[in-house]
Amino acid sequence: MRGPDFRHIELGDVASTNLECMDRARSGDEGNLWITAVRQTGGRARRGRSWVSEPGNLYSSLLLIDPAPWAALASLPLAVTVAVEAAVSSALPAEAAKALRIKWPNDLLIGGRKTSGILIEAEQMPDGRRAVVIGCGINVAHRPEAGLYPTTCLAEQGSAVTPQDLFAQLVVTMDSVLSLWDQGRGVAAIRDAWIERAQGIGEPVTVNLPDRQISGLFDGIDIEGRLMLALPDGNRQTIASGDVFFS
Ligand SMILES: O=C(O)CCCC[C@@H]1SC[C@@H]2NC(=O)N[C@@H]21
Repeated sequence: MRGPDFRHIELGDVASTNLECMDRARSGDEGNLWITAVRQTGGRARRGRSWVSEPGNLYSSLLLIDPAPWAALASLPLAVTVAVEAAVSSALPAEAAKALRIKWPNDLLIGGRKTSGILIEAEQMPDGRRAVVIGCGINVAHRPEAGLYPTTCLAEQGSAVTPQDLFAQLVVTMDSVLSLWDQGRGVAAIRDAWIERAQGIGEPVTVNLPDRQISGLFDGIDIEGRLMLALPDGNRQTIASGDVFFS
């Protein structure tokens, strides 16, 4: 594995690789630790949902301690998504790679079907350190129904990659994209890379917020990764979190 400072622990069954990382942070782990698992029994997804995690797909989490000043962490999800996109892209045949897109905020779609998800969790430790866990699930062999969106997996797209080989690639792309991100100082380049690979910029979009639905044209993202929506009345709304649907 590249990245001299990274350690890797491979587990069999766990509740959640994100939880494993956070537990180790609470016990004083110094970070730069990858944890992968064959199966998760309590895989976590965004917005309190669960992530079905049977053997055959990739379940990985990276624990970082104090990776950047707190305010700079807002742009970390953009960097992580660009890194996961690069790893997945490298594992796909050319046609499928062409159809690979980032869906705001940090899902990957192939032909409009979700193939991976990212869950970043952060916690302040009692000793003042900030633990950040970057969790990434990639559908390699199976495509569990995720409820909200249609799904696909890399095998269905003609890829023979294994979770282990994909993980090795992810370690490399994460290392290089985090270097480019540079604790938030490289966010402009990261945002450009994100936008270049994004689904549906300039297209009509509906966003489900906790209390309402809002529709408009997807007008890109700001420097912190918030979705910008051009509303029919000419105003612009900035959205930090929600579920996006393209019409
Ligand atoms: O799309 C989402 O809502 C995010 C899904 C994130 C799933 C990954 S699998 C590895 C890591 N451990 C977890 O419990 N969740 C993340």
